[in-house]
Amino acid sequence: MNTSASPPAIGIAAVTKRFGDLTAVNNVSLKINSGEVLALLGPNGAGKTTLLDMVLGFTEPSRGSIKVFDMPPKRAASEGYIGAVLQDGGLLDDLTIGETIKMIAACHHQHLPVDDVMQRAGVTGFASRKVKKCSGGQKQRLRFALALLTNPQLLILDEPTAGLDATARKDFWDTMHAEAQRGRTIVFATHYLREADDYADRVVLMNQGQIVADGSVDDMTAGLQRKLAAQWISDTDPLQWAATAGVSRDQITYNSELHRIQITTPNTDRIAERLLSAGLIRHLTIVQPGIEEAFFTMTQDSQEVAS
Ligand SMILES: Nc1ncnc2c1ncn2[C@@H]1O[C@H](COP(=O)(O)OP(=O)(O)OP(=O)(O)O)[C@@H](O)[C@H]1O
Repeated sequence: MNTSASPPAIGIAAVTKRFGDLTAVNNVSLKINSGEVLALLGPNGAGKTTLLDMVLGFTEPSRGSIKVFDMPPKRAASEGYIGAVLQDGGLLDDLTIGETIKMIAACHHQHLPVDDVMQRAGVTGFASRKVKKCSGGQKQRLRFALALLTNPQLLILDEPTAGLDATARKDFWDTMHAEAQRGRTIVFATHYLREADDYADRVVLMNQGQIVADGSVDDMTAGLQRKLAAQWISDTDPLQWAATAGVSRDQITYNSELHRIQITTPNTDRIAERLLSAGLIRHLTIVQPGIEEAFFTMTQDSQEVAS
């Protein structure tokens, strides 16, 4: 029994994973504490699934080490410390939801009461429905129920809401939020940046196999400049005006058909005041950059490679 401070839920030390010549995860170190809700973001091919597969013990690092609650991942998984909701985890079509949960429960020495799990995952109302007749959201809830069976301290979710509609996504996250409040550690990979913003305490952004940002959404957006957008209502050329106002060409874009300007600047208030007092614009909005801007700024190199 460990009597010192509890070990991190996940300790990843200098981990590299190669597939032949391709380095999918490149020298990643990351400590995730118990009780954290962490979102793993990154463009396609960034290495998120490869990293999570190693945490789950499905594959081994080429270099470096991973511990889950101070244990090798395979042991932590076999002892019921980890529950996983994977996007395409196989389900048996001809079983009902209830039969599936009972069958998997029978494979574990110890598990939570099946009725309790069904209620927490929100599947009680359609427990007698065959899997093949379930919607995508209902199947994801079933996968979530299976992940909860061993009462795991760590939940790993790889794109758990991919393909679900907005209502099903919200329902899923409401349920997950309740689990986070029970003190479970939750690590999820997602392409829905709003989910990271809404549900994670900490965001880790991967790009080309490496971690390029790690912190809260506020940390990530703090250094980004605000944007001012407005309709240009004057005969003056906006680009000429910009030169006289100290706004450089790469800070301003002008759509001459829609008469819309957009200016990215640290001095939005001062520039807005000048534009308004000179009667040059109307319909002014000032946009605080959010997680989308942080994502695109920090992964720009791979977006350019991809495009
Ligand atoms: N089993 C494998 N064999 C060879 N290459 C692989 C294998 N698994 C992943 N890769 C490659 O490793 C890189 C990282 O893939 P990974 O699936 O981890 O990215 P991801 O961030 O999860 O992407 P996505 O958002 O598209 O799911 C990609 O270039 C991928 O093609």
